[in-house]
Formats: sequence, C-alpha cells, structure tokens
Amino acid sequence: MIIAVGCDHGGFDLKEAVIEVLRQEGHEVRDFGTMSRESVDYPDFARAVAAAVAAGEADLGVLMCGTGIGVSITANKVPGIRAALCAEPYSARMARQHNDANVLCMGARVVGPGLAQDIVRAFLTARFEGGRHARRVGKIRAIELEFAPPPPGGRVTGG
Ligand SMILES: O=C(CO)[C@H](O)[C@H](O)[C@H](O)COP(=O)(O)O
Repeated sequence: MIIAVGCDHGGFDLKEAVIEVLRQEGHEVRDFGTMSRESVDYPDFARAVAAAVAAGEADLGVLMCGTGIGVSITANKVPGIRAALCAEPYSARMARQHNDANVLCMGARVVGPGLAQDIVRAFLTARFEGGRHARRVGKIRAIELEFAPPPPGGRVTGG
C-alpha cells in the first residue's frame, strides 16, 4: 500500500520509527514532513496527509504530534477522513475493523517507538468488517454531508 506520513516537531523522532516499520512491512511511504525538530504548526502537516488520503493518492495515513490530538482534530476536518487517535494496538485494530479508519494518529510524547510500531502493524493488518459497521460509517458520512459548506455559488435555502 501507499502510506502518507506526516508529523510536527513533536512527532519528528517517532516518524522515523514509523517509516522504518512501514518499509519493513513492504509499504511505499510518502513523507509529507516535517523534516526536522524545528517548531512548526501541526495543522499544515495533518492537512497534507489527510488531503492525500481523501484524494486517493495514498491508501492510508499516519500522523504524529506531541499528543496526537492536534493532528487527529485537523485530519477529521477533511471530508472522507476518519482519523483515529490510538495509544495501543487493540484500538488501532478496531479502528480499522469497526470504523474503517483511514488515518492513524499517535502522540510521540505518549507512546514510545516500539509501541508505536506495534500500533502501526495492528492498524495496517486489520480489515474493515462491513455489515452493521458499514451502516454506522454511512451515518458518519451523512453527518459530514449534512454540515458540508454549500458549493461556491450554491443556493442558500431557508430564511
Ligand atoms: O501535541 C500537539 C498538538 O496536539 C503538538 O505536538 C503541539 O506541538 C503541542 O501542542 C506542543 O507544542 P510545543 O510548541 O512543542 O510546545
């Protein structure tokens, strides 16, 4: 698979460990940065990874910041993205099996590199189960569409 990866300065060191395990498992990595420990703003990198996944340019994404919270909030603003913040492998597996998550988020100040690699493996090897979970994911999509901004020049109703 093609995996889009991104982080801020807080996630930079963990990104290296994540890329290592992704390559070990035979995946192609698209690295959206950041490329150093210099302070940056996590929304810039979360947006880039989420946009690549939403556009189909990557199959899945992995995002890291200090807590994983900022990148997960940001990624979930992009239509079509279901980003899951995980700190252990069970949640990572369930995020794929039940929620069809397409972006994994982790906190580099929360999990160490060994645990993060286990979380990544769990996320990548699990498969969406469909069935009743497809109905629920469909309801997430319906909410996304309900609150989507009108298209440019689109008709405004009501009032
Ligand atoms: O955890 C984060 C956001 O949820 C990010 O890693 C931020 O960088 C974090 O807020 C800490 O920022 P700082 O500039 O390194 O203090």
